[in-house]
Amino acid sequence: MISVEEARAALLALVSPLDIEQVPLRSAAGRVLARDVTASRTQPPFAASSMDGYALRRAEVEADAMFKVVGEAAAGHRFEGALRAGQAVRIFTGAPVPEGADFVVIQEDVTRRGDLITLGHEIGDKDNIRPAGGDFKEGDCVKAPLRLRPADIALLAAMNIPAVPVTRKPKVAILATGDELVQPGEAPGPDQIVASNSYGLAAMLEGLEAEVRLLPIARDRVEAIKQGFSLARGADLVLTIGGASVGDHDLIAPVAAELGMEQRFYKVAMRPGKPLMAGRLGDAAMIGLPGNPVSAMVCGTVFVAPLIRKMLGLGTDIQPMRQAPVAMDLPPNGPRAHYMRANLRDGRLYPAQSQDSSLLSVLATADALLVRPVADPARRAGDTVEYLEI
Ligand SMILES: Nc1nc2c(c(=O)[nH]1)N[C@H]1C(S)=C(S)[C@@H](COP(=O)(O)OP(=O)(O)OC[C@H]3O[C@@H](n4cnc5c(N)ncnc54)[C@H](O)[C@@H]3O)O[C@H]1N2
Ligand code: MOO
Repeated sequence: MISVEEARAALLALVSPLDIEQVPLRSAAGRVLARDVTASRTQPPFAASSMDGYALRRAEVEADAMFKVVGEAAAGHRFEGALRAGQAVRIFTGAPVPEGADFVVIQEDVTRRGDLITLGHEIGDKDNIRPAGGDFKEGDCVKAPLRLRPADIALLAAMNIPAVPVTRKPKVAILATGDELVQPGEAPGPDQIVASNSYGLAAMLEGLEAEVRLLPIARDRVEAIKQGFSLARGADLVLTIGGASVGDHDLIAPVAAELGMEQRFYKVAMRPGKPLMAGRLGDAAMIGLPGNPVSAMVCGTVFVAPLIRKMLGLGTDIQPMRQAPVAMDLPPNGPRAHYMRANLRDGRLYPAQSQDSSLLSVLATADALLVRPVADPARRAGDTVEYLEI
């Protein structure tokens, strides 16, 4: 058995960042920017008023000063001409500040009669002008790699970038195996259950912007599993679920070997998730996940998610471990790292009562995996432990 860290390193070595494609900005949210992009304009392109009011000269601002209104500047319509002494231009938010003006008095601080305005007594120092290039300048960069959030999309739009280079979505095929499984919505026989972790993993990986194909369930027969693998062709990553252990019906390893899989490891010193296997199968990376629903989901978080990140060019940083005091005493941990389902309440970690790897109801209500290293000594309530957010 290898350690979690060794397994993760071996897994990451199986994949490289994928190629780059150009997508319209409207399809770019959530995708990973693959190359730096450069603003092709300056924003704002001119000094602009940030308020509705009157543009004039700062040097002339004093209580009760009067100005003649000589024209108007609105957003999209500049005032042509230059402002002279004693003059003001009616101005609106977003409009270019007229030549000769360097101050905008908000309309609330002005009394207007016909063409004349009189300033009030409480005009501060703020000029209410946004300088040209105050947001960004032509040539400024949005740096890659970057998972594009809505605010990034808005910034790129403002930079007049209609399409962006992003990393192609990793194609993932998920093959659930087992005679006992039916799809959600089907009627299970008396000895059957409903496939669940395949759906959970698909949701997890789609959340990371992978393109997931959920293949039909393969029965526990060599031919059916071979057919499942053939349906996975074209994927960058093939995930099998179940059939990974040592039972007579656990066929994934022998079938994958027969199909030419180059196995890199089998079995990891972790709980849940021990019978994890990985290797290369043709052009694809392959991971054989254990069938127990929580085991498969925990392996998804600890191993598959970082792999997807690497394929997307996001680097191999893993989610940082956080620290919190544990709320109760814990016995010493054994020879496998334990990823315990837990809840963080009032800054303390409460491990779930049962840590059985079949309990999805426990996983679904957990918000943390309390990580106990191999051979971690007994812990007392209040001791600091490490955890991952889930
Ligand atoms: N003698 C031993 N038995 C087992 C060992 C061992 O070391 N020696 N390891 C145990 C551990 S740990 C795990 S984890 C499981 C892994 O088993 P498999 O990967 O072979 O998975 P299956 O036997 O096919 O299924 C296990 C369990 O999970 C259910 N399952 C499977 N697929 C799904 C799915 N897509 N959705 C929902 N549930 C699924 C399946 O019905 C079983 O209940 O092996 C232990 N045994
Ligand atoms: O490793 Mo198994 O995944 O403990 O249930």
